[in-house]
Amino acid sequence: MATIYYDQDADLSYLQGKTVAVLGYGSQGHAHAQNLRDSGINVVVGLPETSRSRERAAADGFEVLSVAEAARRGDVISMLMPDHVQKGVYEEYVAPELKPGKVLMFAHGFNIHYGRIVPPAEIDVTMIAPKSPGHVLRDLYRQGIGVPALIAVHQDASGQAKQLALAYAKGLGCTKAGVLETTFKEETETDLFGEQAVLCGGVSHLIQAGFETLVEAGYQPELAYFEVLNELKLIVDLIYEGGLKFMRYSVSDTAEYGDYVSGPKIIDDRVRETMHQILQDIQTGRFAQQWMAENDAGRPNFSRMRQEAQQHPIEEVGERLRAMMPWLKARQIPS
Ligand SMILES: NC(=O)C1=CN([C@@H]2O[C@H](COP(=O)(O)OP(=O)(O)OC[C@H]3O[C@@H](n4cnc5c(N)ncnc54)[C@H](OP(=O)(O)O)[C@@H]3O)[C@@H](O)[C@H]2O)C=CC1
Ligand SMILES: CC[C@](O)(C(C)=O)C(=O)O
Repeated sequence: MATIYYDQDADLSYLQGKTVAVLGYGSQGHAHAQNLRDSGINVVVGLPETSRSRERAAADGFEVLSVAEAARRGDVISMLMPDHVQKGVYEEYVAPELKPGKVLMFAHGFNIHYGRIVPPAEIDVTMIAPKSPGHVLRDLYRQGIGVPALIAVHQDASGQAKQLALAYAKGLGCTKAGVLETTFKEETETDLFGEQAVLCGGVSHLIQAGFETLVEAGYQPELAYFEVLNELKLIVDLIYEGGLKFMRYSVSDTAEYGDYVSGPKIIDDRVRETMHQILQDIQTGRFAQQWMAENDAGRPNFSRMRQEAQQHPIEEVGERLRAMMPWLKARQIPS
């Protein structure tokens, strides 16, 4: 059985009188900074002088420092910039500020697990990895609801690393939903697998393939959007609230029968074999190597694929249809 911590297992006082330096103010950074502050914790934000996020963090009321100054001020230093820049930021600005008593925190184990960052033994190294996009972490905190997270301790120099990380998780609101104990290795490998095979890669390509199949067969694109994308959210809400069992109870028997007979044809042995292959590439470090090489080369493939994906017809149809649903918050990609 997994060890899972809840509100009663975490004590915010471990963070009292301490400063958390949130380095990066993107998806996770803005949510950590704001949730921790709303939980009564002292937060400063560290960003490069040229960062586009500086204005937003300052407008949100944070003291915005250089990365080095924030790392100097922080008792807890939270590495919330993109994974591919963390090694460089760590070596140039963070490592020189590490002293016994400091805590280096991560929201994902990539750089520690793959040996890209090797912190000195005399500091604590921990992780609270919310199992949620940062914008949802913030939204649900504001609603008094939490998202689950994973906790891992890589180094416990102080003897208090886990308690302090649990306090951080409580400050984020995650102990409301459950904080599961793991290792950097398990978090990194399962997170990469989940986002590639299911949550991002699997789902987005399933949606696009379903949309393309209907449109190529002559059906209206708007109808295809409602069918395979909009309704997916409503179906996933049922799964989230009551499991697959409740979704199958709520849909028609016709849909449930179709689920059982056609689902295995979509997710067939070849797809399962591909999933194993994807997992292997993660476990061996092949994917990590490939992704870092792509960054070192200036992201030629990533940029091309991002542009192609943004031009998929489902995006244009979706934008028009969502504009007619005023209750949807406008989630715009910052320019
Ligand atoms: N996205 C998510 O929801 C999740 C992310 N994680 C993990 O959280 C960490 C942060 O990811 P995420 O929030 O997606 O990151 P983002 O891409 O959203 O973070 C971008 C932020 O980092 C800043 N930044 C860029 N370069 C630097 C730098 N050199 N030094 C300091 N700040 C910099 C950006 O500034 P500017 O505006 O100038 O570009 C921006 O504020 C990663 O380890 C990720 O794996 C874990 C769980 C979920
Ligand atoms: C599913 C993507 C994710 O792993 C996440 C939001 O948890 C990420 O790294 O962004």
